[in-house]
Amino acid sequence: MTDVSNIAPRDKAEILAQALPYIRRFHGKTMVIKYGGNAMTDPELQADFAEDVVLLKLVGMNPVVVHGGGPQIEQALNRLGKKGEFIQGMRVTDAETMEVVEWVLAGEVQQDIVGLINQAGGKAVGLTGRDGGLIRARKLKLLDNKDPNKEHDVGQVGDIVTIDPSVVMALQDDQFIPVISPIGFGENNESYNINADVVASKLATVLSAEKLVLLTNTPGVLDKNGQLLTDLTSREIDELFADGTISGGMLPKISGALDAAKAGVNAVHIIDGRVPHAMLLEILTDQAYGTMIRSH
Ligand SMILES: Nc1ncnc2c1ncn2[C@@H]1O[C@H](COP(=O)(O)OP(=O)(O)O)[C@@H](O)[C@H]1O
Ligand SMILES: CC(=O)N[C@@H](CCC(=O)OP(=O)(O)O)C(=O)O
Repeated sequence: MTDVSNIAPRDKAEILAQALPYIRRFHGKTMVIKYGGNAMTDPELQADFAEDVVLLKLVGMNPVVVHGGGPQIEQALNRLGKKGEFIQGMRVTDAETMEVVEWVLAGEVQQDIVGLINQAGGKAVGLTGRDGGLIRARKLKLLDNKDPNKEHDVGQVGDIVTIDPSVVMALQDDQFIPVISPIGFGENNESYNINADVVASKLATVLSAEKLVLLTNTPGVLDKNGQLLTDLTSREIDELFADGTISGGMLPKISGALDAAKAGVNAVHIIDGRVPHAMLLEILTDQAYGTMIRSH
């Protein structure tokens, strides 16, 4: 926990009082939070994140966590002498990689987050897309972003067919905090590896969430000169895609964020998860952080 003993009592009181309108406005509302693999490598930040989630729950909001784990999967693959390959931000997933993905995401990362939230005084429950029939998927047909006649075979990467949120709703109504691994299941019960940003975005839409907050390892979306873009419209996003300013993991993040904004999620933000308590600052203060994605 960060030391705040040197902040004047008056300033502390002011900050706390500022949160009141937000607590009132967001009472009972669902907040989908994507906790990115790159933003969760520091133990102190992890503990701060868990505290923030618990605080949101205790003041009456419904936080739903979707976690990533790209760097953690990469480490596990390296230990097996394998190296990850990505096409348009999607990990090429052969059968062996799928096993590693399931084991790292559902077995390690998810359970670490559940443990931290519980330690901070919350009641977290870990789920994969298999639990309660949450995420049905099929093999993703990934079209080349320059030549639409070309298709990439990315193996067991999933395209979401449906999300049945009933298990998430039952848990959140019952004081639990769902922590979801981005793994889907297909018609023959096969597993699919799904980008966590895509799952978070779709889930936010299906749950009619008030906010979707994507925590990552950059200050937000950056322009060609590395300057933060605080606000992005659909047209501006098209331009950034076209001129190659957006690449790698930022591609599915922005596409998903834009889909969620267009589908009616009130506020969609990409923020810097390396800033302590970034999520609380975003939700409970009037300061703007990172990049806000607009629907038009
Ligand atoms: N225009 C851009 N602005 C910011 N980051 C970008 C941009 N284009 C590509 N990126 C890359 O996207 C990364 C974030 O995506 P990703 O690695 O998938 O993070 P996470 O694990 O948080 O989902 C950044 O670290 C950066 O390397
Ligand atoms: C298909 C695909 O790329 N799946 C991702 C799932 C984890 C993820 O999305 O993690 P981050 O949010 O940390 O990037 C992967 O295998 O890395």
